[in-house]
Amino acid sequence: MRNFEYLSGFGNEFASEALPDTLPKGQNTPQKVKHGLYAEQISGTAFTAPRDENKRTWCYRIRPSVIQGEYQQIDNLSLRSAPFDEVPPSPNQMRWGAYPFPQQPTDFIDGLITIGGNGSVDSQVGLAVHTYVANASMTDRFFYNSDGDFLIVPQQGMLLIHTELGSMDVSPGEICVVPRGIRFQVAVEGESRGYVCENYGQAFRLPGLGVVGANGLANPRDFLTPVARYEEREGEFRLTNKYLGNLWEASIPHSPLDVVAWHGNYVPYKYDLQNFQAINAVNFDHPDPCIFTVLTCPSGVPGTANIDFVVFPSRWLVAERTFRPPYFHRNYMSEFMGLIEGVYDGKAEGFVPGGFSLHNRMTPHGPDATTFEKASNAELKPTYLEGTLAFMFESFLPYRLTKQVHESQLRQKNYLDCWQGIKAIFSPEN
Ligand SMILES: O=C(O)Cc1cc(O)ccc1O
Ligand SMILES: [Fe+2]
Repeated sequence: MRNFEYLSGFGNEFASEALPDTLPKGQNTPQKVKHGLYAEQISGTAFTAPRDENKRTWCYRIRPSVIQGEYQQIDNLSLRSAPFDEVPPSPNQMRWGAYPFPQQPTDFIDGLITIGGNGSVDSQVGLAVHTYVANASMTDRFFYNSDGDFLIVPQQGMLLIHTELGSMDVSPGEICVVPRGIRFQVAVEGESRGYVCENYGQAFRLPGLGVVGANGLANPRDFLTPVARYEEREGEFRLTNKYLGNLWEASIPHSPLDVVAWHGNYVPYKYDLQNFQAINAVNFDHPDPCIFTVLTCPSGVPGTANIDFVVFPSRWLVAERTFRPPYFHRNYMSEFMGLIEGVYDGKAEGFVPGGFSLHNRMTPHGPDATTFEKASNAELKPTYLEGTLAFMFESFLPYRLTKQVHESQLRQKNYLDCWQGIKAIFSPEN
């Protein structure tokens, strides 16, 4: 089941065939497609989007997607969407422990718990952040999202993500993106937890590198897109759709993962965060966290992201005469953070793998008292930050929480205490 084949590259025009010579030559819609397949286009942008932005994929499938029952609305369970108006938006610094695994069999979709978000699904701006806790595979159920792309960040347990365009194995330390509209199914191997950033806005892309040059950070060749892989399976299956904030379900008498060949640039992909080439200060001072941007998605305001996906990987710290952990700050951008493994260099304790924190626009935060004390007095020899992987979903819009997560017992009510021991050490004489 593991180690599927992949095509390498970010944003490429790919072509993939599970049966050789299936794709039509020199055209997309021949009168008859080889092997009796049906041609179907999935567009991820307006037809008239500029060429750089334009995304679509041509699928050659056993049945066209229209063969399905009528959608009926189903329970949203713990899934919520923008606008987030269940509780008043809070400027407080907040942090939570990790959600526990469910007692009952729960698949990836039922296991989604929305933490919060911003913007609007209708206007296609902003994002939602979810955590998932799952212990059961989707077998007779398929899902697609009309509202946004899913950026999935596993924290525990490998996910097998079977999409219309092929299958991906995504382990903790890797991430994947399933664009809106692409149908998929998630299989788990036991208790699985992680984070999902649902991007309502424009597609994720690699950040510009400017003076860094042609290479560095996340390199395009390390992004992997699955190859075509189909199943011909009939049965009584469910097709779940997230549509303008609600879940709907239709019966479907066959597996929609029946694409024998496809070509295009509207594709799922995965990326191993180990391949991220961190660039950092090698003389002095702590650079701003944007040096760790893996993927970004623009808001329309120049240089101001709807979402920046940023990782803080294992790395050497070598800066001299420098307070090395994150500085104290109040930011324009709002910061949701999660931890995949280890300890984050800004927080000595309390920020746990699977947990998350939120610091909204202009809310002060930074190193806790223990970290400040330690790092202010540390010997500044080269130090390797080992076994750590934190990340941030940074957004130009502040995050609004869901009621469930705002009121959760997992919220650390004493989070602010981590800074209260910071003493005034001012002395006009020194
Ligand atoms: O820990 C944080 O708050 C994230 C963060 C990290 C950093 O290195 C600098 C600024 C910043 O917001
Ligand atoms: Fe911050």
